[in-house]
Amino acid sequence: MYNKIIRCNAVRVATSELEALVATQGPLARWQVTADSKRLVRECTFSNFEQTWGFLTAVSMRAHLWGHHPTITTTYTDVKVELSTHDLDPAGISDIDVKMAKKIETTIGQYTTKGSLH
Ligand SMILES: C[C@H](O)[C@H](O)[C@H]1CNC2=NC(N)=NC(=O)C2=N1
Repeated sequence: MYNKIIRCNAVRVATSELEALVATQGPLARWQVTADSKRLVRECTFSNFEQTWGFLTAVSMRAHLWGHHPTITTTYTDVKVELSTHDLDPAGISDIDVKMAKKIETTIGQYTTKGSLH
């Protein structure tokens, strides 16, 4: 059994903190918060199919390890990642989503991209 090293009581992230995170100089500057504040979203295009699936495999392993699973949509080299915590009531963006988004952003940097779509 993998270690859910991250599973803990999810804490909702305040809107002001989210705004700082996705601001131009923020650690998640290339991420967006949906209008309903329920999801963190990142789009990216990789340089080829192999880089795309290297990234997706790395993210899937991290999600499995942490017990926190993004919604991922991909077409060829385009990838859209969405993070939300359904353990919150109502569902929304938690500290776990922020931690996972930062890890995903680092992972993107480990693969060659054609620049993010945002
Ligand atoms: C019991 C299980 O660990 C929880 O339901 C986890 C599973 N993976 C999850 N993934 C995401 N994205 N959000 C969650 O709230 C969540 N909860």
